[in-house]
Amino acid sequence: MSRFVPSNATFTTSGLPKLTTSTSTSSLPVPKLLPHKSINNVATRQRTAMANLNTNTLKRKNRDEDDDEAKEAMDQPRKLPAISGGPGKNGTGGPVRPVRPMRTASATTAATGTSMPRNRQASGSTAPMRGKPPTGRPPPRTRATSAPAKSAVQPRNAATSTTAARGRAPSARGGPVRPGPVTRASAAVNNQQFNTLQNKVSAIETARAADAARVAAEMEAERAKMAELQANHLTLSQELAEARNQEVTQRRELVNASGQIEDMKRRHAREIDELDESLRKKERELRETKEELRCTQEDLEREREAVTSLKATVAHQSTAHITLSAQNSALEAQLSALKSTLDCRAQDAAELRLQLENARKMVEELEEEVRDAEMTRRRLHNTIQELKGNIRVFCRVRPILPSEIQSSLSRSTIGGPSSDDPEALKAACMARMEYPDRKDHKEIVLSSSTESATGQERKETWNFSFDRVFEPHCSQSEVFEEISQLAQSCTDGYNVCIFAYGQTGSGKSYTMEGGSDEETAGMIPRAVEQVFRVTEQLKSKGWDYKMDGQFLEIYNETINDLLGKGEFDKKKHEIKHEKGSTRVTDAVVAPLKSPSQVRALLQMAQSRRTVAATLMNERSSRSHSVFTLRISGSNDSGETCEGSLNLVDLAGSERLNSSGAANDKDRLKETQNINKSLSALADVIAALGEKGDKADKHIPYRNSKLTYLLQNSLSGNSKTLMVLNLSPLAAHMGESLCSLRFATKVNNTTLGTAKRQARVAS
Ligand SMILES: Nc1ncnc2c1ncn2[C@@H]1O[C@H](COP(=O)(O)OP(=O)(O)OP(=O)(O)O)[C@@H](O)[C@H]1O
Repeated sequence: MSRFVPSNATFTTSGLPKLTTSTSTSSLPVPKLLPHKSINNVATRQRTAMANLNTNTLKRKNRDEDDDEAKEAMDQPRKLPAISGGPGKNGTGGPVRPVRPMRTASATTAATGTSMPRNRQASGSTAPMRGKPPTGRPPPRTRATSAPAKSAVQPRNAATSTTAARGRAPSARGGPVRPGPVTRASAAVNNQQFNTLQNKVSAIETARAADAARVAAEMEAERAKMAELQANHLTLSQELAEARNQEVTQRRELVNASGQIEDMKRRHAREIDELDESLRKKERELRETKEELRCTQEDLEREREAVTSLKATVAHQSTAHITLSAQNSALEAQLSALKSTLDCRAQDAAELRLQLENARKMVEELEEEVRDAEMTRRRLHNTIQELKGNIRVFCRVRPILPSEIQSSLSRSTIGGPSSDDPEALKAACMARMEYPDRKDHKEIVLSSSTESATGQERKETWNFSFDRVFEPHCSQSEVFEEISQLAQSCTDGYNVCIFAYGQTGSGKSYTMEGGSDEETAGMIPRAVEQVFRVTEQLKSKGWDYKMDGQFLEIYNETINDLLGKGEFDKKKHEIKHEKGSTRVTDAVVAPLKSPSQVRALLQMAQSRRTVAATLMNERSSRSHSVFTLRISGSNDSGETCEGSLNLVDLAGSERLNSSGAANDKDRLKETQNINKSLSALADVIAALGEKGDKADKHIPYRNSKLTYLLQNSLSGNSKTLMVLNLSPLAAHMGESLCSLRFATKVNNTTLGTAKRQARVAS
């Protein structure tokens, strides 16, 4: 085989790429990339070709061997070099040199000058020359039956003879051989044999030449096949290399593609994560959207219900609309009728306007008459007051208090009224007071029954008559109704003095100041409101008024300013009478703008009195309070008037022995001062009653701070009202009788004619 394989047949093991492991690579360029299958096919074809080549070679070798064996006896040593020197060194199967005719053994021997080797040696020497494959297989033995083999033995012997004939060959046993006669005969025989052999050799050579020519032709064919196979092999190798290169390229591309696939996988993983996140987000949004959808559906359902209800309403409204349309038509008909009526009425209105104009003129005339009538009313009012007397006395009996019923119950004795009958209990507590004048309410009758020493019941009755008697049930407004005319007099320019007289707890403060609400408001707030109301009304008649307020307290003959800020009983206030008006030094005179402001002032005064009361017990009961409202007005015609309203809450009038103050120095002083001032008041009233028309009659105003302060309001020029407050309790019967007797004395006093303090502009 080595004879047909070119020297570069090592292509299978050289220049293979590293990636190829199963086969060796070729350094030849790979024209195109073949798939593995193609590469395998190429390799398979290559292997098949090589196997065929080996098979042919082996066949041919066997045949050659046969031929060689056949010819071995003749020229075995010469044939082998011719065969072994086949292809050129470049392996491309160069031209086969023609087989040269083999030299004879004798010639060879002669040329070399050596003795002919033995057959075994010759065989041994030719074995490697035949190019046996290195399989270790023993070389083919010479067949004993073949003719050439027999011939081959003969030349060896002949050669031995030749050598001997030349006389140069040493003896086989090593000794020199001398020619003899026998030897010459045998030499002739040998020559003959030699010739015969030479002929045979010639024939053999001729046959051999023919065989060589045939073999050369076969060799040529084989070489052509070999070349073709080599060309195929080369092509296949190139294809294989190309395929491998393609494979390498593909593998690189595959590696790159794998990297790209890995990158894509990572990217896809990231994208999948993002998509998962996005999906979760979308799912969350979907849930929210579903929730919204559910809410929206609920809303929609509600809206549908609303729409249904609205549709029903609309249907109802449509019906109503139809009804209203019908009514509207009817009304339009009525309207047209009314329009015609309106036209008639317009004519009437024009006539009425004319009449109204006439009426307005009449009203103006009547208003003028009213103003004249007002002046007349004032004159008549004053006349009435004069006829009634300028000092008037009202008597007011307060109702029994629940607390007094309770205390009477606790004091009730055996045989007295039962607590189960409150009316009987109340009657038992109350003094017997009767009001016989049911028409004019001017009388009050007190009665009591006592047992005489003889056991007979002695009944006493005391009748009293005043300008007006108010029973316990009478309200504040009823009392004020009687007082209002008097209060109004101050707006007409009179000095008015209203004072409440009575024992402690008889209701003086309640009457003058009253409670905090509208119903229980006393005379002071009501009188102020009345004055404000009247002045407001008189504005339309051209009068403009200015009002000031002052609130004083007289305690132990000391004046305290209830509207001031100074400490009680410390500041010295002096009473000054100047030109018919009274002034107290350092006392606050507050301009009054509204009834509410007056109420606030009264509350402030009350709180100052309460603070002072903590220092001295029962101060409000033991002092006189004087609220003074001064009013000055003027009208468009220049007429002016000045008046004052004094509302006095006197201290308790109880007697010293009944007050229980005899043992208390302070209470004793209080009581003495109270009695002194009340006596001075009685004296002043009495003096005024006695005065009559006597101008020089002395009136003891200075005997007390109270009378001195009220001097201008207790003169004959003023209007005075005393409200006698009585306790309804039977226990206070004695004090009530004393107060009634004092009030009767005052009531019987005639102060003379009140004078109006008015000036007409000159
Ligand atoms: N007409 C009345 N209706 C209802 N309650 C009255 C009436 N008069 C007085 N009272 C109540 O009787 C109690 C005593 O009245 P009030 O304080 O006015 O007597 P007072 O004579 O002013 O006593 P003091 O001299 O101690 O000031 C108070 O609780 C008052 O509310």
